[in-house]
Amino acid sequence: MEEKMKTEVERSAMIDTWLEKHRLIYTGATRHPFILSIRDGTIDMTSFKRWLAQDYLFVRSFVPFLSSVLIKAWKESDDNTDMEIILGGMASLSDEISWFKREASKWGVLLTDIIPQKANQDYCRFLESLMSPDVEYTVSITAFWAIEAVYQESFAHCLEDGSKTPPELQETCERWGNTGFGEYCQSLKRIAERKLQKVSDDVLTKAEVLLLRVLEHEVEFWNMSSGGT
Ligand SMILES: Cc1ncc(CO)c(N)n1
Repeated sequence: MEEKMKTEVERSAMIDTWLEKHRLIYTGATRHPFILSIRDGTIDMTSFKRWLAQDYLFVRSFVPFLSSVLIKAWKESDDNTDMEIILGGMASLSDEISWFKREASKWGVLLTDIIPQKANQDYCRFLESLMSPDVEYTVSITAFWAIEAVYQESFAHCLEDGSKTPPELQETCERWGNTGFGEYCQSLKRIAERKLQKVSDDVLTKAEVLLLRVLEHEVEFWNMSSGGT
């Protein structure tokens, strides 16, 4: 009994514990030079258009990943509000795809001719590996939260007082930086935290490892957008 309680105490706020432990990579993903250049208004529009085109492809792969999380929630969750939160996320992806199309045409980016770059391919392949039924719901929802949280934290930073985000990029930043999206990320985090309290140590380690993978992929995605590789 005492052992079990101790474990549960140690496991409360698991995600915050991990974020502190992996602070450097988390900051690398949420305060990347690409984001800082939007925030200080020095962004090169070629980079922005590259990001826009590549992220459109990413979001298309994100849909099947999300549906795999939805299936896992339906099968494995002990709380039926999980499914509704995930379903809400799926519904907004439909809107997001329309937004990408409008934004691309505004910038003269042809979405039909985009070739996925290596970082994008690697990230999409990673998402596909998470779709396997062998990946536990807890692990999937933790990764899902991390994917959304990086964008939320990054773009919200571009909207803070004192930022010099160009007016034409304001809408992009608001897409992920708005408070509604922030609350949605908080809901995903609460689901993940609740599930993480109940899993075996093996699954817990797996969730931590995959959280780190997400952060690495996010950094690579920004690097690719910046034009490096
Ligand atoms: C690369 C990437 N990560 C996260 C999100 C958030 O949905 C996105 N659109 N693209």
